[in-house]
Amino acid sequence: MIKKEFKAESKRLLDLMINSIYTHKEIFLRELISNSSDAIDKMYYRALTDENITFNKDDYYIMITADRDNRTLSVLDTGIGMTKEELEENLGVIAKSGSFAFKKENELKDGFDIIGQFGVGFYSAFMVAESVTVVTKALGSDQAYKWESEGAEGYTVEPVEKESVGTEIILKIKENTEDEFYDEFLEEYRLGSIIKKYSDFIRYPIKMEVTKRKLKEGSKNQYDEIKEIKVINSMIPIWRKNKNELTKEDYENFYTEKHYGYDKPLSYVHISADGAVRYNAILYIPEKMPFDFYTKEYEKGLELYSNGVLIMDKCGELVPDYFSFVKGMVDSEDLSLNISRELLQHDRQLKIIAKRIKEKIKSELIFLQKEEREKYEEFYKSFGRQLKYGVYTDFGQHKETLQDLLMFYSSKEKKMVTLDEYVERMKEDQKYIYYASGDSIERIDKMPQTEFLNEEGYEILYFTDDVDEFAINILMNYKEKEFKSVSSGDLGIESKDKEENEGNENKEVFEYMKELLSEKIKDVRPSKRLKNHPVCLASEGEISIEMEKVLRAMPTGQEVKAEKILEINVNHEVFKALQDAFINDKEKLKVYTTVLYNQALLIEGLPINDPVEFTNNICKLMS
Ligand SMILES: Nc1ncnc2c1ncn2[C@@H]1O[C@H](COP(=O)(O)OP(=O)(O)OP(=O)(O)O)[C@@H](O)[C@H]1O
Repeated sequence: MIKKEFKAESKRLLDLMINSIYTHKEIFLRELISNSSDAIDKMYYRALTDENITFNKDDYYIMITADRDNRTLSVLDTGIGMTKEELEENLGVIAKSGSFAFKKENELKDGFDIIGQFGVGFYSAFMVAESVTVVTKALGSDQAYKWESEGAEGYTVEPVEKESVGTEIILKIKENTEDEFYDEFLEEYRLGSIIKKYSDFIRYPIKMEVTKRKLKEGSKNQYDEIKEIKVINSMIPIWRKNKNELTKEDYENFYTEKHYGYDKPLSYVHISADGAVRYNAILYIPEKMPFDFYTKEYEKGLELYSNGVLIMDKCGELVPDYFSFVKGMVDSEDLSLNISRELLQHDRQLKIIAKRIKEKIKSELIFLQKEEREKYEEFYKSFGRQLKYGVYTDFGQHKETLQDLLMFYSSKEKKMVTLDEYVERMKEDQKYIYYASGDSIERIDKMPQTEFLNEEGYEILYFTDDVDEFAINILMNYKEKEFKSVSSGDLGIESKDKEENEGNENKEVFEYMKELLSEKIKDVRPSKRLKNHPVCLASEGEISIEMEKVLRAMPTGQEVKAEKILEINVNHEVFKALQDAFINDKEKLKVYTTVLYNQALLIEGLPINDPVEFTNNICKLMS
């Protein structure tokens, strides 16, 4: 027997193949099973085109057998097999794909899932095997052949006995090393899970002998171990089934089986696209937030399949960051895969699919918001924040997509409302969308700044998330209505003459108070918005008081300050005391001013500069 040598470059190529293409050793099994599936597909095609051949589906399967004692793992199929020439061409020439050629020759398109295209997958067996033996008998041939190789050194081919048509690949699994545990590829449980993971939707049964425990007859706690042949894969992927045949339970079961989450999905979308790019997708909107959702560890992405074979666990490119909560899968036969089948080139098809998925998720969310509000609110509790971050990031690029999905608590409705609903019921003369920021609904309810607007019947949106004001700042307006904080200097509502006159009359008092607080505030003014409270803070300019608080709380502790205005309720008893002190006792006015200023800070939830002085002042006033 003559040992034939690989050409020098081939040797290097093979070495490269074995050691650098794939990041996970376990995918060798995916590659071998895919080859077997291709071989059966070819048989099926022959049967379609040659009336002398019958294709009885039950006769076609893939069998995986592990022999721990001899350290062998065998992948057997009842596919089309290989002639001696094909063996030499396909397995002796790296990057020669018989499957690709077959597909081209026969101009196979729809209905055939031939997976092989690069002519390299087979060699991945050498990642886990010290030698590989292929025994094969081609359809229509009397003679079977055995191909054997230990890797880069070369291979041998010789005739052997084999009864039936098909191929068996036998791997002699490597011994364990310090770093690598190869025994796992001989373990029934591990093999089963690799098959499930990558090859669950191969169209032909993948059989394996499994051990089952069964209660011994007459015993309550003693078991017999029984071996039986089991089909490991589910074969028909749910996403290829007709939507009308599937029930809600089917989709929910798939969600659980695939470990997309421990909860039940809130909603799902099934896409079967037959346009420029053909693909199927099942997308889920989860009900609950995964525990690690807002951590660095959380990885977004959908499972990506090519012809039913898993290519990627989490393909991040398929979902935008702001929809990172979406779970599910995409299967397409039109993707340009790269050679390792693990990574994709940033291809056009993927971009088209991603765009479509984005639109589908949005329309599903809008549907929930309109038709199933309770569900949407549930969703929004978990992921609303993510949407608001989405508005804010990338310089507001995605605000058009996201603005209709936003919701805020409403002072009038006492529940979450959309911006559209707010704008729809705005008063005729209302220029702005009013909002109030605070830690909680309860706190905002008590904010003095909201008194006037509430009394005048204006609706206020409550911003209780850190990100709210930042997002709104980027959004700027909704349906041409600008956003306005209840604390902003000018609320855009026609002022009342009486108050303005009173303001002018008392100009001197305010000037004096402003002087006293000159470092801390920009102005002291009579308030148009206070009804029952004596005092509050308002702000002017880009930075609001709430933003100042958020920025202050950041680890970098940014010292950004809002331009604050101290507003005094001139109709309040306290103001009389101020007027009185201005005329009779300037020292007292000083104490009053600092106390009122500190009170305004406390109402806003801002720290006061000198708490000791504050309490001393209160005591002074009491005694
Ligand atoms: N079990 C098998 N039965 C019949 N032919 C096979 C079998 N395994 C491999 N072959 C032949 O060997 C060729 C090379 O296989 P290999 O896995 O290296 O590449 P491929 O499957 O064509 O492409 P890819 O690298 O994309 O997997 C196949 O195209 C096929 O013609």
